[in-house]
Amino acid sequence: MNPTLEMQSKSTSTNPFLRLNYEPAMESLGEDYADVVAAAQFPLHLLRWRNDRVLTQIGLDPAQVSDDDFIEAFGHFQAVRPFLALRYHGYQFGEYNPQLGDGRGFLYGQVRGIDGELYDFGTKGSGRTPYSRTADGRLTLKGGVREVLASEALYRMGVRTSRCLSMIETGEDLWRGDEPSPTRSSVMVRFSRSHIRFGTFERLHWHGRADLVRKLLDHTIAVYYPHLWGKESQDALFYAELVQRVARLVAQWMAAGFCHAVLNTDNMSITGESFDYGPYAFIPTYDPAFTAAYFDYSRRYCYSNQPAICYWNLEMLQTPLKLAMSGADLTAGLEQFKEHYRSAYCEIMLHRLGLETLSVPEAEEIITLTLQFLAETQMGYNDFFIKLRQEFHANWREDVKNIWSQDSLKPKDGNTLAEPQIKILDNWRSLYHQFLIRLPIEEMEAIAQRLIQSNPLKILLRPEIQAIWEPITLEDNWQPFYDLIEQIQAS
Ligand SMILES: Nc1ncnc2c1ncn2[C@@H]1O[C@H](COP(=O)(O)OP(=O)(O)OP(=O)(O)O)[C@@H](O)[C@H]1O
Ligand SMILES: [Mg+2]
Repeated sequence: MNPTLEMQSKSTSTNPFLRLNYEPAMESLGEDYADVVAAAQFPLHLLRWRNDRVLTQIGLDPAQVSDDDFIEAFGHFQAVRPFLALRYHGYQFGEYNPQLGDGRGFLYGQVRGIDGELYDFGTKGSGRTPYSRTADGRLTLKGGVREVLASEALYRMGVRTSRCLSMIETGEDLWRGDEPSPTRSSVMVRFSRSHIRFGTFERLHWHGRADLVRKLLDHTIAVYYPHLWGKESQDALFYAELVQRVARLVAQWMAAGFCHAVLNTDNMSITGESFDYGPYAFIPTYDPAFTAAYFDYSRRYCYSNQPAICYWNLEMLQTPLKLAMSGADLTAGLEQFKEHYRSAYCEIMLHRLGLETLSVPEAEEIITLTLQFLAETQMGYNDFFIKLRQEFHANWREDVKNIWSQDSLKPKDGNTLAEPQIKILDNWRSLYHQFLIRLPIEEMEAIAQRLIQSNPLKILLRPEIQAIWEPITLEDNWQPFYDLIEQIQAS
């Protein structure tokens, strides 16, 4: 790949971002997967968010990185490597779309984390590319704010997710159908375990390039599944592990009460990581039909459809992979999805209930009762787990009557519980008590700790986002935004 951009010489810069050891992993694949692009020039650069926690993950000391360093690298886009707009297609709402690709972003560079994994710095809102079609290549400020918040909230909840490294306001007026316009602009840098999407493979199948599928598959396994590299059945093992990772990811969303909203195959990472937070929402109450995107008329991506959609996406991925590997291995890999999902979901939900080491049927019994109660009462989905965290006491083990104080659990309307709801709760209580008495008293502290770990006190519901967005739009006051992130991370 012949970079035409002028690069900053690493040795002359004092900017830590320009001195990182960028690995040309994607570049090394050659010219068939990406286009070299230039970044837009913006009229303004205001650093609105820097993620110091991500800095430490790549071995940088936040104290040694100035705001100007962020702006130089991720606002003015001082280059170290060529910027690559990655090519991809994808199934969007079930329809194949061959007109996709990074239309408002590019791969800035790839760096090794201190954990030994390779991470992407991928931009969003950095200008037009050959894949922008008629759109402006930009990201709204609200879009940037929402993605920062989603990724921090999911990260705190233990979801395998990308994070935002930086978000810079860029001073342009944007026009959008779903925001009062003109609306403010931003550019974001995402820190993720690869931007290779299911749709990256789908595009190669569309062009009939079995050779390029093979090459990308080798790359994916060597870089992102290195423990499988060189094994005789590495392709089969790779797909089986991807299925397992995706099943676990969707179980994490479901347990967290997260509705991604746009599970197109171009938004599915080949590393089984969650990313691209557009019209997402956390469910306010337990409602299987909850749909986050207003334009999702058929409710294709509603909360409870997410496991089936992830399965379908994995199935669609078989088409390009079949150009390089055995169809029987793909079928066998996907067959494990349901079982992986079931056990991951049980494990994570049990943790949210403070428990561990129950058999899957036992776990399902208490989880079913929990969901029944939440469906019947429509109390806040995450509020239930927060209340459990706050109320759990070692004396619950002594007597079933100690479990839940009198009116700690209220239905959505604030009234006291109705007869059928009390009945479900009583069943829940006695089952929970049965589990507790099986455990030694010392285990009660471990339960309390699990409840703290799995049930953060701050949940990112839509009113929370609205509440920080108003001060930003009305008086350019960013303090509530920073406070909210602080609360998310600390709770
Ligand atoms: N404002 C825009 N300008 C140019 N292209 C856009 C714009 N918004 C979306 N696109 C393109 O439309 C397609 C679908 O967009 P989608 O919102 O899923 O991705 P994205 O949010 O831009 O990027 P990512 O998936 O990395 O988060 C992508 O090809 C994307 O690049
Ligand atoms: Mg996307």
